Amino acid sequence: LVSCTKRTKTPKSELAVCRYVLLLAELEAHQDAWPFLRPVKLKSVPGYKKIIKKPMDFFTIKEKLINNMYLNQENFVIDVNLVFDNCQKFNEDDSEIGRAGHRMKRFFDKRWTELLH
Ligand SMILES: Cn1cc(C(=O)NCCN)ccc1=O
Repeated sequence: LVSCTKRTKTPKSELAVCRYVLLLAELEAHQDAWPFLRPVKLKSVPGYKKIIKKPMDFFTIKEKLINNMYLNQENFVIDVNLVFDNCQKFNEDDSEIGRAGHRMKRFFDKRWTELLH
């Protein structure tokens, strides 16, 4: 991730990338992460493809991170929040996956704030 050539990005953004890598690892290790680790299988979840316009999951975010696609920190947070917004849209709050989504969002918001200071 940390490129050591002349083309190295400004130190600030390198620190930001390290923050994302750390946070993403924590999200993936969370016990409630299981619904969000991989893209939802559109063929086996009826209605998902129609209802959720922009699917997102932690593995896809990791891919984008590795391919340096998060040029500014907003895009990273936008994709993480997309995971939770999709979850709230498709699942009842009072469901296994719905509850897992709320717990993951609360965890992310807390850690994001802590890591910023
Ligand atoms: C996030 N999300 C995941 C699923 C799912 O079935 N994930 C596979 C778990 N093994 C279904 C709806 C949904 O919103």
